[in-house]
Amino acid sequence: MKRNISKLFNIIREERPLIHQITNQVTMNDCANVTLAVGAIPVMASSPEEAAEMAMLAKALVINIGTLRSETFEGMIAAAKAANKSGIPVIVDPVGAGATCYRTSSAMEILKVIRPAVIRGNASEVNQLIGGASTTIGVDAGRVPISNAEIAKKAAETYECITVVSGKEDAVSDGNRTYLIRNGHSMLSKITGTGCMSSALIACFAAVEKNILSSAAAGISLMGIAGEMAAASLSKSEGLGTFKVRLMDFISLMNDEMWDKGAKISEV
Ligand SMILES: Nc1ncnc2c1ncn2[C@@H]1O[C@H](COP(=O)(O)OP(=O)(O)OP(=O)(O)O)[C@@H](O)[C@H]1O
Ligand SMILES: Cc1ncsc1CCO
Ligand SMILES: [Mg+2]
Repeated sequence: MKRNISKLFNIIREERPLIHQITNQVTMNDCANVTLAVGAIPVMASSPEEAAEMAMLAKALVINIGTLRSETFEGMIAAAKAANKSGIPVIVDPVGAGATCYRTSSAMEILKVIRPAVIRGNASEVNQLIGGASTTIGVDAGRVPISNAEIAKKAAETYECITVVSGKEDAVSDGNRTYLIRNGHSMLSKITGTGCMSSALIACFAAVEKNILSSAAAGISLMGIAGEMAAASLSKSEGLGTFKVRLMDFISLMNDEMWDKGAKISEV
């Protein structure tokens, strides 16, 4: 797994894949910048008039329901159907699933009518998708009685796709194999959108690597390792603002060697 991933940093920067993202208004700019930082090219296009056409130009598609509206939902379905037809991987981020009926039912509807390559969410969002209780607090993870690894495995089986459950420890599963990634820093949960950005990073790797289990592990571990490095770089007078800038710095500076040294991945 590790050898498979470290080579991908150069490949993204050589191939510069286009990543189509239909995402939320809170973190859209950060998702675009993180895509550029890892070496890919972002485009945000949510209108039903152009979403399918744009998806077919891209090498991966992100669908993120963070600030969903009905028109955007239409664009998402059109884009994802086009992507499915053309073999373009679709990464679904079910932001806030479990908080409101609209979010839960929209996420379920998306997963019913399209085939995702990856689902990436926090524990209570993904737990909701496999029939667990509604414990999501707005867009933040609420308490869940089972481990991230169990949630990821069950969701991967249910939806027949790779699933990433993020949190203190991230779990990545294809239903058969489940990996735990013990990277990250608590500051990552104190700035908004590190989950959304992780989903964008996963799309960048999925655009160049057909082994989606590796792509998903690559994207989520990159966020964790960059978060650790950003936190370690802070002086006493620097806080969350500087952390966010440094996070972007370390994502853009990350290479195969740094990743190899930092990644803490083990099979469950
Ligand atoms: N307590 C923690 N310790 C270490 N890393 C963490 C912790 N909580 C979250 N992370 C990391 O933060 C990143 C985002 O995960 P999180 O589960 O918070 O996503 P999310 O809830 O979808 O975020 P958002 O909705 O704000 O985008 C991941 O890289 C994860 O590993
Ligand atoms: C805070 C927030 N609200 C809707 S989307 C979003 C960004 C993190 O998911
Ligand atoms: Mg989220």
